[in-house]
Amino acid sequence: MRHFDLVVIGSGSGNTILDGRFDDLDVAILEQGTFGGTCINVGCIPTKMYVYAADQTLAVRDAHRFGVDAHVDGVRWRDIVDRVFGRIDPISVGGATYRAEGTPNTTVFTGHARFVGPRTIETGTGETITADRIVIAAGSRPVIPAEVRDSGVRFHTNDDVMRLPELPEHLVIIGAGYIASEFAHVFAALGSRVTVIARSATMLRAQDDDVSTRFTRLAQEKWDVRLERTVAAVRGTGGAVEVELDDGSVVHGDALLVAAGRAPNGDELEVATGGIGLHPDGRIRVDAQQRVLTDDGSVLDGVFALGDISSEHQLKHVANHEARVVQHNLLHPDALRASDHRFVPAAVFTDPQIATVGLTERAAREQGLDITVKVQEYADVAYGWAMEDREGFCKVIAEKGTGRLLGVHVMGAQASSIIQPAIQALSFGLSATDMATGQYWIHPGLPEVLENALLGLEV
Ligand SMILES: Cc1cc2nc3c(=O)[nH]c(=O)nc-3n(C[C@H](O)[C@H](O)[C@H](O)COP(=O)(O)OP(=O)(O)OC[C@H]3O[C@@H](n4cnc5c(N)ncnc54)[C@H](O)[C@@H]3O)c2cc1C
Ligand SMILES: NC(=O)c1ccc[n+]([C@@H]2O[C@H](COP(=O)([O-])OP(=O)(O)OC[C@H]3O[C@@H](n4cnc5c(N)ncnc54)[C@H](O)[C@@H]3O)[C@@H](O)[C@H]2O)c1
Repeated sequence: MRHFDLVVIGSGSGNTILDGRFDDLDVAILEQGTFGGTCINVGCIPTKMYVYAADQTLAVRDAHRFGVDAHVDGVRWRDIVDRVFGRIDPISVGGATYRAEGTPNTTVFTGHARFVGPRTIETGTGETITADRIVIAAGSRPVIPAEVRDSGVRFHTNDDVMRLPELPEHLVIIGAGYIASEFAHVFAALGSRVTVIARSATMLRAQDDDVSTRFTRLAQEKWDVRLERTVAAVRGTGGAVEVELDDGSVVHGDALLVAAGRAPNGDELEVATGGIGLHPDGRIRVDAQQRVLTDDGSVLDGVFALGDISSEHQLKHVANHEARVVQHNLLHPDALRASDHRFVPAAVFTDPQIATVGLTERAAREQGLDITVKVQEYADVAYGWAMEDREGFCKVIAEKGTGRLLGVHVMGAQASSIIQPAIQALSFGLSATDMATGQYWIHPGLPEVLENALLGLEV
């Protein structure tokens, strides 16, 4: 049985760990799918390339409001697909080739890996290997509700919906979270009719209540949003899909997208056989240093996990951060670092964009904090006038008395950029007042919406 110094399972964030400092180790990297993982192949990167195309069509359709007459002559779906994957597919191929041929100390095993014992892995190629140290970075997969899975009806997930041969006439989406909101925007802006089936009373219900309520209202103006509905049955033949809801209504479409959350891959990796502990939701248990824990909470020496397979935050910037921590801890076993999950931001690249960091107002109140809240509309700052904005806002939550910043939520153009100074302020402990008054804010830049929200707090 071949033995390695280090095994990395998963070629997404795990692959980024292996730089020149590991050249003197005998390393194996195990991958069952497309090299490079979710973000580059079927996640963050291609979705945002579609979102950008979608945003362009909306800008053209909106131009008349600024005295510019323009219209969308057509959407070349095939060309959009080719632009995105013409750029992305070679990156994956390049990454795989580099690992197979450019790093002589690394062996790539292509197959479905699974633990067959402590530090012992069947690589899915017929070869079983052992290792001194293991990094588990095997990510997550789409959850497929039983009604869909058992129906036998053809459905799509983020894995393949971006490569549909044609733009669907009517896309039905099950789920109302991140993926549903981003793809609803993409397909609707490019010309599909979109129906969103949401179990809850709002879309994006984990967001601050103001965000989810206002976003849902806007979504209902653009898409057919069925709130508080569950799927009773799914039927379909050929290209037609019929989704029956719990109230007896039936939605007809020609493509079905499932966006009902993602499950960590620890089960399929049979990690329990490797002595690895799991949370009830299937995530691998890790400590602050990303060291894997057994079911009784003791550290499994030399075994680390990171990213979607172990994290509460299924976000690429979190997986990247954890990968850097694991990299450091592999290189410096006597000076371990901890991951910093204090203020994890996130953005939903839908229409309008949404970004969030820190506590929601509801969470702050549930914690019994004495808070002050300010909502600043884009429409009331100079750049918002230029944009004739009617929907954007920035909401800031701080602690009364101390001015401690607790949470910031932005819905509107460039929300993912507007929020960045707030992430910095939270991370470095800057109070809302210091943040507002201790620096210049470029006038009349859009971030003035954040400045004015901060200034408007009654600290
Ligand atoms: C549609 C979509 C859009 C997203 N957009 C964003 C975004 O805009 N911003 C953001 O921050 N996050 C986004 N995310 C989340 C982000 O993609 C993930 O959090 C991140 O990619 C997780 O990285 P990872 O390294 O943990 O897993 P992955 O990148 O998924 O890598 C895991 C790898 O392990 C392999 N693997 C799994 N099981 C096995 C096995 N048994 N044997 C061998 N190999 C195995 C998989 O094939 C995969 O290549 C998005 C996700 C999706 C689905
Ligand atoms: N921009 C980004 O950062 C980005 C984009 C896409 C995905 N992601 C990450 O990927 C994760 C997965 O995305 P997602 O949208 O699948 O998950 P999500 O958790 O955001 O939303 C899941 C949705 O599916 C619904 N749902 C769950 N089970 C269901 C069922 N059985 N039937 C019907 N509806 C059901 C939920 O109510 C919710 O509306 C996100 O949580 C996020 O962490 C991030």
